[in-house]
Amino acid sequence: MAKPVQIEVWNPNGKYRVISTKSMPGTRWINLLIEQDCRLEICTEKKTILSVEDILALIGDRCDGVIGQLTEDWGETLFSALSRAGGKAFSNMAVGYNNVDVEAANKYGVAVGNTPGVLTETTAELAASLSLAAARRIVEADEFMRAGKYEGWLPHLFVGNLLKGQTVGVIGAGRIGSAYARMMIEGFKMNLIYYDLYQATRLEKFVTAYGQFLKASGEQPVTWKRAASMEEVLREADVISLHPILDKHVPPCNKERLHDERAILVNCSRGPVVDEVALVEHLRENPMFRVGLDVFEDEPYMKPGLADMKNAVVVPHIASASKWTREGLATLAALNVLGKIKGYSVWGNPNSVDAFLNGSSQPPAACPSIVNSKTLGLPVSKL
Ligand SMILES: NC(=O)c1ccc[n+]([C@@H]2O[C@H](COP(=O)([O-])OP(=O)(O)OC[C@H]3O[C@@H](n4cnc5c(N)ncnc54)[C@H](O)[C@@H]3O)[C@@H](O)[C@H]2O)c1
Ligand SMILES: O=C(O)[C@H](O)CO
Repeated sequence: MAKPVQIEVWNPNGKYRVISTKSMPGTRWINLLIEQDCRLEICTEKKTILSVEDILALIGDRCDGVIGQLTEDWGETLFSALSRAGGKAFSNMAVGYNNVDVEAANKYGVAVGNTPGVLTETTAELAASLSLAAARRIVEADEFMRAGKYEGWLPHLFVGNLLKGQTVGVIGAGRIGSAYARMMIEGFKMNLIYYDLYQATRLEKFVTAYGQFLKASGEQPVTWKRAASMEEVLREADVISLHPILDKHVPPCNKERLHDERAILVNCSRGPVVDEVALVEHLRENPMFRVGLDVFEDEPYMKPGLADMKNAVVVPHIASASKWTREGLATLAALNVLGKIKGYSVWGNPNSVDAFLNGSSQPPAACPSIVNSKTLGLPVSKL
């Protein structure tokens, strides 16, 4: 039998039993649930990653919906247990849902929510920060200062890369990839090369218009190019940022694809998009090649050798970690679950979720984003 897990209970007499596998930032999400007659149980176990057994124990015999985390393995076992307990709703507190077996959820008729839009700019800003940190060797220089090694200005000290006029490459030019591209183009006047399965028309139009503006101001215009392959981006760009979803069709940046000696590679998508063993070898052989990593292949671990690489900047999956965004993620995840429990329809445009995030008004009576809504035949909101 599964071991009981520690919980904190809100609104004990609520009609619907909703579980959150973690405490989440802010209180709005809690209030929204309890105002709508939910008994909310928040798991307070100290361990960071809950096992399937822990979550089974949380679900128990009766559960209407669960808010879960990207560190959890949501597959056949959990969806069948949730369905047996009467549950019809699950939401990740994340836009990426590669930890969720959506087919298993479909089989049990469980709606799967995610949280797009609210983290676009926050995540893009971290990718931009990592690009700058890597280009200008900020972490190395910071360590040098703290170690008391600075003896005075020197012509060769921590020389890095100028971004202006260079080419930024984006693989996966969706919400976050496009926001990042705009920051780098507008902020640093970089040219763009991107690869995506779909044409990023709005991004292309933005670069064209900005290029015309620069030209009219007597400056060198920026340009864009849609690449035919990921390899083309890796070959031609000076700074490459990875923003695709993680699925079996995304080829990893591996030994064959990593050949540039001086480029900068940033990964704020998911760890397995990069073959980390090949990356460590490439970093070792090419000291002028630099990376900025927010995510890792075997998270929370790094592959051997990565931590020793001076040409790597590494941070612990914090790309969406701004207060506004994390509170918004919690709100969207809670509203996905609440909306399904209450029988609401699904919001028509998951790219535009502001209406759910305004703390001073009631959110629309809809689920902000359900990824399997079509398969489950859920109605689309007319709001
Ligand atoms: N590090 C973090 O904290 C963090 C934060 C937010 C999102 N993410 C990750 O970023 C991903 C992207 O988020 P988003 O909101 O921009 O999603 P999105 O759906 O708007 O963008 C993803 C893009 O990837 C493209 N794509 C899909 N398969 C591809 C392939 N094989 N090759 C090239 N492009 C492909 C899609 O066409 C789409 O344009 C999420 O799925 C998540 O895994 C990470
Ligand atoms: O996919 C996501 O949303 C991130 O990885 C967590 O913010």
